[in-house]
Amino acid sequence: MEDSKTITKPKHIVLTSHPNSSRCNSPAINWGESDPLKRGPIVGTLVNSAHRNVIGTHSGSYSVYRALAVASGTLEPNHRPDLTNTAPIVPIGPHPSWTDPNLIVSLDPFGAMVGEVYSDLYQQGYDIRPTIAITKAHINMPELQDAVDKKRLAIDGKIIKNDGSLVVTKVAIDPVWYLPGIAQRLDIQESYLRRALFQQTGGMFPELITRPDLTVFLPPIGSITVYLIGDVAAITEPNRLLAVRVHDECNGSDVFGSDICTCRPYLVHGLEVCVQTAQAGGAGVIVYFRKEGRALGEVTKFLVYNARKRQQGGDSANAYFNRTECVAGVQDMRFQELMPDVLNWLGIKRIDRFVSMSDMKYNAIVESGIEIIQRIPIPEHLIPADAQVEIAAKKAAGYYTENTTEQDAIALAEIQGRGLAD
Ligand SMILES: Nc1nc2c(ncn2[C@@H]2O[C@H](COP(=O)(O)OP(=O)(O)OP(=O)(O)O)[C@@H](O)[C@H]2O)c(=O)[nH]1
Ligand SMILES: [Zn+2]
Repeated sequence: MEDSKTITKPKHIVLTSHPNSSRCNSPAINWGESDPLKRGPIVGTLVNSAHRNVIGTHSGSYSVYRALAVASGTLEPNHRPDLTNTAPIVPIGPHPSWTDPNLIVSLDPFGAMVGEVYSDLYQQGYDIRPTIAITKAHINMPELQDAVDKKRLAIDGKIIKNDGSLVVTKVAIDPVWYLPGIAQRLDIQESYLRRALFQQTGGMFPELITRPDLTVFLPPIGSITVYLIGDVAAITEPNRLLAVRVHDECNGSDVFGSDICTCRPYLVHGLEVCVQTAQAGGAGVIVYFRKEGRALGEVTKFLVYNARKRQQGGDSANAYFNRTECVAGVQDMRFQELMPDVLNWLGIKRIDRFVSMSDMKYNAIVESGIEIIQRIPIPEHLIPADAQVEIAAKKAAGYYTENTTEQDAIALAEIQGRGLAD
């Protein structure tokens, strides 16, 4: 570990709760402006408080680890990133959707191109950081290998390599919230939104209350990852097919293969549909949100699993959502209303194959002006035995299904999961 004595220690604390007009030299933000210079850069720097034009700082939830690194003396608080060679591997946008101040409100459309469009300001000393990064990778998943072995997917040397790995373009997106737009999307007053954000974070960001002039907030929440399969240009070309799966994090299933839900099997099915669509000349998009446990968190989710499996009569489909509500007070906190921003950022106007049964996702996307042609449910054979409870409860709650036979309350109660002792 670096000697903490070599790190510069700040001598006094600069409060950010009120503007210091004599020193303030921050660029204005005009959300929705098509010219990035007129729109203005997002400056969440902690190096020069006079340059700041947002509430909060960069890197989402990782800003807290940065604080630990500074506190422990391993990170110089004045470190300014060296962005040499970090530019996007492929360009995305600009698209017409970028200039509608109400269509994209939870990310910075120019977040990947700050090095290009704000280079002069960067040279002048403004600490302007990308909130979006675009790179390439080969991914290997056993289910995709199996699909190749069983000839459901073909090796083409371009999208699927000879060793069965999948070539993807991947995009990481940190949240950037335009507060007036977020309030409008959720149909609440901006002042209520600011007050709740301030109070419910234990007063973490006083500027939410004291600085109505600051309209952009960098919230300390999880990011979004997008996996693009096939030709990126095909995503916006009207005569080429597009497949999309929007997926919310479920670490237990996505990474560790837990069989209580359908998350990983549906995610992989989404990838398979994306590859097939890309190989037919279109493109595929997987959007992965860090909204673990329906944005209630994994602790809540595991508490719910116990409550489900210990309830009288066992884990049953008729009580599935109710158990979550008992623990969390709500069934869901994902706010799918904000989700379509990323699809609009990609310039998507039409989704030919939407790999999801969620009515909340479907409604949010369609309401944002994107057409959905076909909805693709998870194939029956991919549903793990213990996840029958989840899928039956979702269908009863209005999730999309091709099976039109309705389950009555008694039939739902009979769909049971494994006990905790098994
Ligand atoms: N709180 C809670 N969260 C759960 C439970 N089961 C699954 N989840 C979470 O629910 C979310 C499921 O997200 P998705 O896989 O995108 O699925 P979906 O929104 O139900 O809809 P589909 O697109 O049809 O799959 C993930 O964030 C899971 O972690 C549960 O019993 N309680
Ligand atoms: Zn899951």
